[in-house]
Amino acid sequence: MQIAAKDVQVDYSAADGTLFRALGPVTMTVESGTFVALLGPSGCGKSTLIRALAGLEPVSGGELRIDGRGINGPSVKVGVMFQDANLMPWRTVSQNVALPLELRHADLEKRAVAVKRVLEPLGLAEFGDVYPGQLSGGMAQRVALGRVLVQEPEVLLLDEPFGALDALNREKISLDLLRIWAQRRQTVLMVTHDVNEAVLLSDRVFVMSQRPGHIIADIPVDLERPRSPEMIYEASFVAIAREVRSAIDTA
Ligand SMILES: Nc1ncnc2c1ncn2[C@@H]1O[C@H](COP(=O)(O)OP(=O)(O)OP(=O)(O)O)[C@@H](O)[C@H]1O
Repeated sequence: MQIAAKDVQVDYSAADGTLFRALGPVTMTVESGTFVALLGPSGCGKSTLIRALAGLEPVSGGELRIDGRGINGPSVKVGVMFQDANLMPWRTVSQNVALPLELRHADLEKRAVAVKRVLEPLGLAEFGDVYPGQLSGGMAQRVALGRVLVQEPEVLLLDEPFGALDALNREKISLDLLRIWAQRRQTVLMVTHDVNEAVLLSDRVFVMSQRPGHIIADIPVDLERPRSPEMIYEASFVAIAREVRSAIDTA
């Protein structure tokens, strides 16, 4: 499913009634089945764009389309994940992951199969009966990712999903995400502040300007897949990362 934005703007009204432009105009296309990273200065509107694509925020101008259709609200085809895992502490890992299916009234057997299929590749197979309070931050984010993947979305909107994790955990979970993505080839738009993470994971990197953000650079990442962490030392990787950094410097 392709993601497309044309001249998209989002305005908020300030307390004094004046309009405050948080985003745009943004024009971009994320082709079906590709992985795109989105970087930009703090407050430039990255989360606003993610929320609008997720159907959680109306746009004030322009057009957003997913798979050629306008966005009227959240869709099961579009999974969204934020920096905070937001798990329900009174539900086990399996019950947290199963929640979207429960809300759709999927039958119990289907739920169990779907949850198992998601827990395994996330390294959570042994943790189904554990409660969130017993999980590390990295494990909690894995559960949150599982809760998104269990709906088998065709689009993944990831807003700094690993931003609060330490470097080692962050690398591990992002490589697991890459492996999962390689099998299902969802269309991914992922916000990150980490240039190496952006280049390691994605097919293209979009860089946004200061608020109100628009896309100032669209940098292709022509590195072979599967990717491995050692690639960050290769000359071709370093050159792309440098290009991304210099785009950020001009933002
Ligand atoms: N609901 C809201 N009402 C008013 N202003 C908002 C609202 N949400 C965000 N903003 C403002 O809109 C601008 C863009 O915010 P947004 O969170 O999209 O930026 P961001 O690029 O994701 O930032 P960061 O990298 O720090 O997470 C900011 O100035 C923010 O303060």
